Amino acid sequence: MTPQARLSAAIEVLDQILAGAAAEQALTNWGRASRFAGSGDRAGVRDLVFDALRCRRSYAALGGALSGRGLVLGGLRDRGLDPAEWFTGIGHAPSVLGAADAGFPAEGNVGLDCPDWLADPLQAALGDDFAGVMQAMRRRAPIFLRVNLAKAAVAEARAALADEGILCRLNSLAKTALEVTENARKIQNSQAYLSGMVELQDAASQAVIAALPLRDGQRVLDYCSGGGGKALAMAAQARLDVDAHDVDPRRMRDIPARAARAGVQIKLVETAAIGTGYDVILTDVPCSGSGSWRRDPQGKWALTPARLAELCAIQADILDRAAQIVAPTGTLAYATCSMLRAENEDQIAQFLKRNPAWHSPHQQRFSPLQGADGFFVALLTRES
Ligand SMILES: C[S@@+](CC[C@H](N)C(=O)[O-])C[C@H]1O[C@@H](n2cnc3c(N)ncnc32)[C@H](O)[C@@H]1O
Repeated sequence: MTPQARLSAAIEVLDQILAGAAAEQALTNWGRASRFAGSGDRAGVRDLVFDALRCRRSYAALGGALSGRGLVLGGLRDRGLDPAEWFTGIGHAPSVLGAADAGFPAEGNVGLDCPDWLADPLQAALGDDFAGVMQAMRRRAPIFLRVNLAKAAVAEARAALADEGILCRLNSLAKTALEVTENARKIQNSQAYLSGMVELQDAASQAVIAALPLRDGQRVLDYCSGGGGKALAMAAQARLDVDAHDVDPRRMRDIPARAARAGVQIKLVETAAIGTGYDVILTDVPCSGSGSWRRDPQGKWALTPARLAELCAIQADILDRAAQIVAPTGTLAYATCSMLRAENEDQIAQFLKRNPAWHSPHQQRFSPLQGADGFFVALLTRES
């Protein structure tokens, strides 16, 4: 495909997304219908689509319309390229520009790709970092690996990856974290990955696990385990008895294969079978995902005040339930990939108000300006 034809494909996919399709599904549909597209074309179209979703508001302004065409046009203008050289109408290129394609400057919240209703709460949470963080969220997220210490030391894993052409650098957020600097697309077929030496995991997620007081012999529960990324990281941290639970058990279906690959054991437990007396419970709760908008840019535009309020209520309910099943001397850990105070500090303050016997000895924010996703972790223990 020519670069111009990739732009046309991105326009088509973006139009489907704007009509309500999920980004991954729209890309899959396009891929199935476009057998002529090679892997480089697919990756190129995907990048164009995700770049446009991250910068939806500013690109729509610069391109003159919230449409596939407007977004792709705005993206070219944002990069300082002359769209007339791309929108030529020749071959599979988008049709030539007309009066309707004139754009507007992208300023203020528009230029930061921030929904207006979220600007105040984000400003309150991020202070002087607000503009810098919002600019960072307009760009692609780096790719991080977690070295599985149950299988290899960090230097050994890094060398094995380099032998397969995948170059990485250390990351200060977690001692197990490697940031991939070259050939990220080779990871999932690499021996280092297939043998369980490394897993894909954001560095801030790894830092959250490093903040937990995990010690050999403990019983731990990953209460909102999803696909088990954090349960796997916990299991590699010490000799633990790890249980994984999720309100939707289908989300846990990959855990047995991932655990086998990693050489660790994780027991899946249904809600009715959850025990009590856990030494550590991690509640990696459902949240706005505002710290990971780079990876899931549709989430930024889909979030509403009503959905945020609903998420906060679910988070409070999960905390209250998990608090019932922690051992008296155990630790309840609360984590979100959110940057909003309502889901972080305020949620913990409200828990402590409802449960005066508890206190929070440690709370930590991870900023996207540190390179990885925005994250928050709080530890909760009973007053002794
Ligand atoms: C942020 S995701 C977890 C990600 C996962 N810990 C990881 O590291 O890959 C939140 C998970 O919480 C689950 N969840 C939602 N409501 C829940 C509830 N009331 N109890 C337990 N899990 C819940 C969701 O199904 C979702 O899988």
